[in-house]
Amino acid sequence: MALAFQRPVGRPATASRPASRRAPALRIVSAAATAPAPSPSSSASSVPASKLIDGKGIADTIRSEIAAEVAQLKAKHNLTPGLAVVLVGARKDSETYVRSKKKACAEVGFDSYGTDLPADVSEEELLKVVAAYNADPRVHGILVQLPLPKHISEKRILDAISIEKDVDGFHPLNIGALAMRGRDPLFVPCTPKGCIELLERLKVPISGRTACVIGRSNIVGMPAALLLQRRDATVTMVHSKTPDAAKICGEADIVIAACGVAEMVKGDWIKPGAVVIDVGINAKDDPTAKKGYRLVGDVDFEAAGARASLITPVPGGVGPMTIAMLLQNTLESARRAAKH
Ligand SMILES: Nc1nc(=O)c2c([nH]1)NC[C@@H]1CN(c3ccc(C(=O)N[C@@H](CCC(=O)O)C(=O)O)cc3)C=[N+]21
Repeated sequence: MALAFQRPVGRPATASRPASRRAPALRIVSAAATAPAPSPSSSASSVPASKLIDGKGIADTIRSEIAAEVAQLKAKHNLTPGLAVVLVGARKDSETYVRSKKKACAEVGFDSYGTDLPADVSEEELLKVVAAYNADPRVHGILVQLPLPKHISEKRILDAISIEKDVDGFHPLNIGALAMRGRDPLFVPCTPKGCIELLERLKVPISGRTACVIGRSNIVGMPAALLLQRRDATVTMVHSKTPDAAKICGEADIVIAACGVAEMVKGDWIKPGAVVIDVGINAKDDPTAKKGYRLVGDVDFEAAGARASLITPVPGGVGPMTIAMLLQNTLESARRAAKH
C-alpha cells in the first residue's frame, strides 16, 4: 500500500537562484482585474452587477493578505505554515478540490503535504496517517477530504485529528465551543466562516437582524447558524421537515442556503432587500454548455436576485471563500504553534 508522504509542494524553489532567473514575485490578481469575471450568468443574467457579491475577488484579496503575512513569518521567524491534505479514493470532485487546495497553499507560500489513499484503505491505516500528521511539527493543519468511503467511520477519523490542527473546525470540541457563550473554538469551519466574512467585508449589519439558515449539516448549516447567533442575529433554521420553509425564509434579512438541493430556494422565498448567501454547488444539465452541464447553487439565482439587495453567484461566491478561510485557519494555527 502506497503511503508515500509527498515532498512539500510550496517550497521556495527560487531562493538560491540568481535574481535574474527568479520567477516573478507572487501576485494574486483577481480574474476580474485582468478580464471580465466569468460570472455564472454574465451573458444571460438579469441580476445587475451592483447586487453581485464578488466572492472570488474578496477571496483573492484575503489570499494576498495571507501571502504578505507568510512572507513576514518566513523572513522574521523562519516559520512556514504547513497544511496536510488526505484524500481517500478517486472521486473526481474531491480530486479537483484537493488540487485547488494544494495550489492555493503554494500560491501563498505554505508548504503542503498530501497523502492519497486507495478507496479500500482500512480505517486503521487512515488513522495511522492522521496520527503521523498529528505528530509532525511541520504540519499546522490537517484536512481529511470528505466524504469518506462508506466503510470508514467519518466520526472516528475526525475525532482523531488533533484539535490544534483541526483547520476544518470539524472536531466536536471545536463545534462544542462554537455553540457556547463565553467560549471560542480554536477553529471555525471554513465554509460558514467564509459566509460571515463576506457579510462583514460588505458591511452587512448582522446584529439585531433576522437570519434564516436553510439546511442543518454539521459542516455548514449548523455552524453558520451558531456564527450568526454569536453576532446577535435572530436565527431560524429550516430543513427538510420544516412545514413552511418559504414563509419563514421570507422573514429573513439574511439568508444562508445550504440544503444541497439545486435551486430549491425560489425567488418568492426572499424578502425584498434581503442578502442571500448561496452555499450550494450542484451540476445542472445544460446542453448549451461545453461540458454539458453548468454549476448552480441551492438558490434560484435569477428569481432571488431580482428581490435580493445582494446575492452570491455560483461559482465565484462562497466556494473561493472556503479555500481562503482554510488558508487563514492554517496561518492562525502556525502562529499559535510558534507563538508568533
Ligand atoms: N474536509 C473537507 N473540508 C472541506 O472544506 C470540504 C470537504 N472536506 N469536502 C468537500 C467540500 C466542498 N468544498 C469546496 C471548496 C472550494 C470550492 C470552490 O472553490 N468552488 C469554486 C469553483 C467551483 C468549480 O468550478 O467546481 C466556486 O464556487 O467558484 C467549492 C467547494 C470544500 N469542502
